[in-house]
Amino acid sequence: TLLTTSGSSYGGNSLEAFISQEGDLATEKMIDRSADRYSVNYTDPGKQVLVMFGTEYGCSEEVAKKLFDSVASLPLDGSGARLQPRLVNAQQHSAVDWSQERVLLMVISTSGDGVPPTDARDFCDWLLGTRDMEMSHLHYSVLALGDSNYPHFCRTGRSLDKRLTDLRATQLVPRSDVDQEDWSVIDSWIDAVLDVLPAVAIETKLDYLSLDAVSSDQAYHRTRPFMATMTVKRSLTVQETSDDKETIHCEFELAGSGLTFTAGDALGIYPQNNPAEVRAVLTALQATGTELVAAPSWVYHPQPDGKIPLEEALMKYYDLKHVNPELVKLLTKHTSNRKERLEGERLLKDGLSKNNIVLWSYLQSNEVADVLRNFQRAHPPLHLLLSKLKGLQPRYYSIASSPVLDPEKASVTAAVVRYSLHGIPRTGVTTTYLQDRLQVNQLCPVFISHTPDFRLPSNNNLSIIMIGPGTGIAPFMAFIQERVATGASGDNILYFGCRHRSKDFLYKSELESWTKNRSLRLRVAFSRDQDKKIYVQDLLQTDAKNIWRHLQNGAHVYVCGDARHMAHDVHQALTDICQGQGDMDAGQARTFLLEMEQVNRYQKDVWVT
Ligand SMILES: Cc1cc2nc3c(=O)[nH]c(=O)nc-3n(C[C@H](O)[C@H](O)[C@H](O)COP(=O)(O)O)c2cc1C
Repeated sequence: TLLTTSGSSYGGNSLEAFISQEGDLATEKMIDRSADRYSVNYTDPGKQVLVMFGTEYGCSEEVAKKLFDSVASLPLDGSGARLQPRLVNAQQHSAVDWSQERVLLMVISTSGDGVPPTDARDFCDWLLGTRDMEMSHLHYSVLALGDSNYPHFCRTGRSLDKRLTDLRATQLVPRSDVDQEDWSVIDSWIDAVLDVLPAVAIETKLDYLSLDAVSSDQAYHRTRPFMATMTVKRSLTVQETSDDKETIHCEFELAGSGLTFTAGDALGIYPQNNPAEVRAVLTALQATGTELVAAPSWVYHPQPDGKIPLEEALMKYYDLKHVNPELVKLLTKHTSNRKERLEGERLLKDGLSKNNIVLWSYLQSNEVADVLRNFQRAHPPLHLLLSKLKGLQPRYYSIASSPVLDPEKASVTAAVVRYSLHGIPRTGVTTTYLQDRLQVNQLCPVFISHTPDFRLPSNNNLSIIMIGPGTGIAPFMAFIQERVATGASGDNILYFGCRHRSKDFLYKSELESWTKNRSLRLRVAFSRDQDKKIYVQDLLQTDAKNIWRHLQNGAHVYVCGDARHMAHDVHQALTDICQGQGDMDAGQARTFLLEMEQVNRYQKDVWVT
């Protein structure tokens, strides 16, 4: 077996051997990982392998790049012809001539409420929907990324896998479902693929596809963000104690970007880390920050020329919050201190997978600087250490302004995250970047993330019921603005929730002025202003009769915010309303709401925090 990481093959026999195994071929041998090495056009004949990814947040792309590097460095016996992987975003699928492809390695996530990533929708529609298709010449395997906290776990990868089997393609290795970026599962799948790939009969041929031509897109998007000016920043909350919420409203200028959006879309923002947290990492590394390092493969355009100072790399490109288990393994291997080594061995005793509860609870209660401090006598080569850090991903915020009012302005609503860990004050990355570090009139890399499943009804006569406590209100600010601007005659009904009327009633004056001129029916649950806690779902129950009447008249229902508790409780309240008011049993209520979802009358923009 060729190991991409050692964790996947660790059986528990020799902990020492496991820890001392060299990991990731590509990173450890310092192969060039600059981003443009992935858009290859082959001038020599070779055995071609299509690595395709579909991503919303960038993780599938990172995995696909790792897979690409592993396939590219796979030694083949005999013939001498190497494997030539090509990396294609599912967005560019129409450039692919499927009759010419022999091996497809697909890495794809599931997004929204169980739908494909936006850029991969076309591809999924094409593959799942095209009739009279046949893929019996194709060998394939699917790696499905997802999160089991969502009801439709890995749905996209699962349905593509099934479809490819139905199309008579041959499965190289079984699909793996990855829960929350569990790299031990990812690496096991890559190992399994690499194990079988050399034996697959792939004929050697010359390239037919010019990827440069396909990727010459100059528009701004996730990997080529637009540098937007932050024009406005204001607080939406009153803080009297440190327990009180701190929520801000920020506006970004999109003029000159060519970016367009629709109410319901999100703004992707690339943050920078907190300099104090970067300094903590540098101190733990005994580094000055001026050391020159290669930019990682996932940097967005424009990419730096050559090497960059370590401090800049840590500030812009590495996630200093979430610890990769591989980092613990590397530090254990390189420490010169017995106590640290024993502690590392204790953590790694049951391997790197999520089943190793001792390791995962350690990872969840420590950030990168903490782990480096715990292993201060470990000094692995810097490039190796950086290869074990995760990439800093952009964060997505529902746009809180309508393009009908101003197409060149995108507003966002952000709840600022501050907490303490091991007695040290910490900050949420993007929200404190916006609040503490990015000043008005400064530039910030942004792009639009389209969410076609969260849209106003095209018929302006229909009523809309919006349920969005906390920052879940953001897209509804855009919805209401737009409905008012376009003179929609249907009712706009908003269920908002916060703790206190006097402290965190977000957009109070805007909401109250709409209410005054009868553009909005506002219902607010102040959870902590009275002894008994009241939430949006309680107000829905109180208004059952009215809600049912609107549902009967074709109203659209929107839910935005916390997926785990709020969206679940709201769904239960709606189910109860159907049963209580519509005289349905539980099964009928379920079917009724499912049918509403299917015809896009019940839409959710929810996330797990
Ligand atoms: C808003 C949101 C919605 C999501 N919906 C689902 C879902 O319905 N099913 C699922 O399995 N995972 C879901 N996920 C988890 C992602 O699939 C997971 O984080 C994955 O690693 C992202 O990969 P990507 O960065 O390549 O898009 C969701 C994540 C977010 C942020």
